[in-house]
Amino acid sequence: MTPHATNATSAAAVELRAVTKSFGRTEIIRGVSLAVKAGERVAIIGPNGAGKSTLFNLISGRFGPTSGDILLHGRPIGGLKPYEINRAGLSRSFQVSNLFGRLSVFENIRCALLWAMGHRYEFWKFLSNLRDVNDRTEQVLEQIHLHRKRDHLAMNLTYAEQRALEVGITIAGGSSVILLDEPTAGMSKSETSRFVQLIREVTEGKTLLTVEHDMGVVFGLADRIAVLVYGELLAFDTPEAVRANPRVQEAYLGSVLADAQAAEAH
Ligand SMILES: Nc1ncnc2c1ncn2[C@@H]1O[C@H](COP(=O)(O)OP(=O)(O)OP(=O)(O)O)[C@@H](O)[C@H]1O
Repeated sequence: MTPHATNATSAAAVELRAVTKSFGRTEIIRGVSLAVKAGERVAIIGPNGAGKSTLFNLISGRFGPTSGDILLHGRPIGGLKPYEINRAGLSRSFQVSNLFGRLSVFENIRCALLWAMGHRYEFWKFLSNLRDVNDRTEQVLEQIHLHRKRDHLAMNLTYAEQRALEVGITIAGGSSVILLDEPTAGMSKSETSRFVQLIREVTEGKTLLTVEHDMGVVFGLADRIAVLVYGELLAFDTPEAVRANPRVQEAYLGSVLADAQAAEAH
């Protein structure tokens, strides 16, 4: 039995224990503890500058924590490099600008797969697995509904298709924990609702963490919502409980929902 197996939260896919992060003298993340269960969809919300991206950067290894522990399936990952965390089973979406614009849709997914698989195979074994890679690439293209555009250059896709390709690249390697950073940013309402459905499908059975500003997406997608305010976790609960939480209403959600309702009314 591993030391973590005795811990009550050992089943967590991602766990933060009293994590802090300071830039210079400023503490941006201030003692965040939370455990995301395997298979759960969690949205991180909060006002601008609350530390949501910083938290994502800590979990995906772009930054190391100043103190505290970060665990992936019970294994400490705080301070590991992003590619090491990726190989431990966590994949984070990259921005559209990180797509290979002059490669086809097919090649973009295939590159992501080759990279993800490269470490597991000797080169000679790896060559004999190219057929598997192509098959898996086709499978991912079907999942993100871009199989009909497989030969198009990534740069010629619509914005929403580029974001779908980015999601395909993120899930291609088969990571069990997926981090999506503002997946629907910049999309129209109809594109957003189709995209939420796509996210649902491709993350089925996986653990999803997302930073999202669109409350429609958050409340429609998340099993639990983490509310971050000034670097502290104000709440981590079901959408219903978060919506009803007076502290969350006061600190954040009241104004956001009022803005959303005002926008709807126009
Ligand atoms: N590398 C860095 N060096 C110094 N300060 C940073 C760094 N990264 C983030 N910060 C600061 O940390 C605070 C939190 O930023 P962060 O981007 O994590 O917030 P956020 O909740 O994602 O905001 P937004 O919703 O606007 O994207 C901000 O005050 C920001 O200026």
